Amino acid sequence: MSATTTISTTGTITADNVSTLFPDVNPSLALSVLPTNGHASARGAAELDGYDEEQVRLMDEVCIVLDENDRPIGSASKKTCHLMTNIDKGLLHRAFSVFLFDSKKRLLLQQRATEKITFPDMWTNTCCSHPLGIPGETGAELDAAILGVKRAAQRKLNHELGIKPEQVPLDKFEFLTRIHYKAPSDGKWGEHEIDYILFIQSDVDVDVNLNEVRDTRYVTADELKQMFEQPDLKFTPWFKLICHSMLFEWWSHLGTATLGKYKGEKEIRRM
Ligand SMILES: C=C(C)CCOP(=O)(O)OP(=O)(O)O
Ligand SMILES: [Mg+2]
Repeated sequence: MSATTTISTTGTITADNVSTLFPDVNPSLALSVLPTNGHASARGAAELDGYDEEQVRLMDEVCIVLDENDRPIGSASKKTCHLMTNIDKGLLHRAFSVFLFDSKKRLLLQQRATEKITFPDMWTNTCCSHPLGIPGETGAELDAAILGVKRAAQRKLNHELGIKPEQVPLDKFEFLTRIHYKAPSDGKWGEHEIDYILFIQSDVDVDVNLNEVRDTRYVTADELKQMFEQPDLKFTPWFKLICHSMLFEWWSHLGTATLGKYKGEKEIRRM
């Protein structure tokens, strides 16, 4: 099942109680890619038995734990942040979603690799991931946070799709808005994120990392709408949310000054 669920913003998780509620959360932003808080690595953890070795290794990445207003209140491993047992108790982290268009205004889609632990084999936007607890990616105020996710986006476009950073310079990314959503993947794993939406228009050379990405495809808006009609294709819940709300409107303004009215939204959209 991959439907999204309604967000409740109860305001109960704060910097003061986060590590009491979640022993695996470090109440400071550890500037490290090593496992947080002295806890064991994801490697060898029973929950990750049977998954792809490289994807298990990446579960040790350090995500930024947030309160519901997108203020960083700690850090925790990617594994901790994506376990539904923690998500069901309100654990929330920061993420980004890149929509990369070529000069013909076609959107680059990816189909996630079968090896992915969450949402395998689903079609989605160009690239998604998380800014990490590493220097340059952990901004607290909105402007610094936006710069942090742009750096993370450049890093992951290279990791997942082999796109060279020079082809996606930081100043070409446009920040549109943030969406707060929650979605189970398969019962054990899921997402609960504040997701920064980034647009970029650039002609790039793609050289996919097959451990991350199974397939790619450039589509026009009409072609994407046709893909949604195909019953055999599955799409990630966040991509469906964005497509069914703002994507086609934003896309219609791509490359024109009128996109400006959608950029830099301060309010977090709860979806
Ligand atoms: C869902 C969003 C927006 C972020 C998670 O993306 P991924 O599941 O692709 O994260 P990585 O494995 O690439 O870090
Ligand atoms: Mg990804």
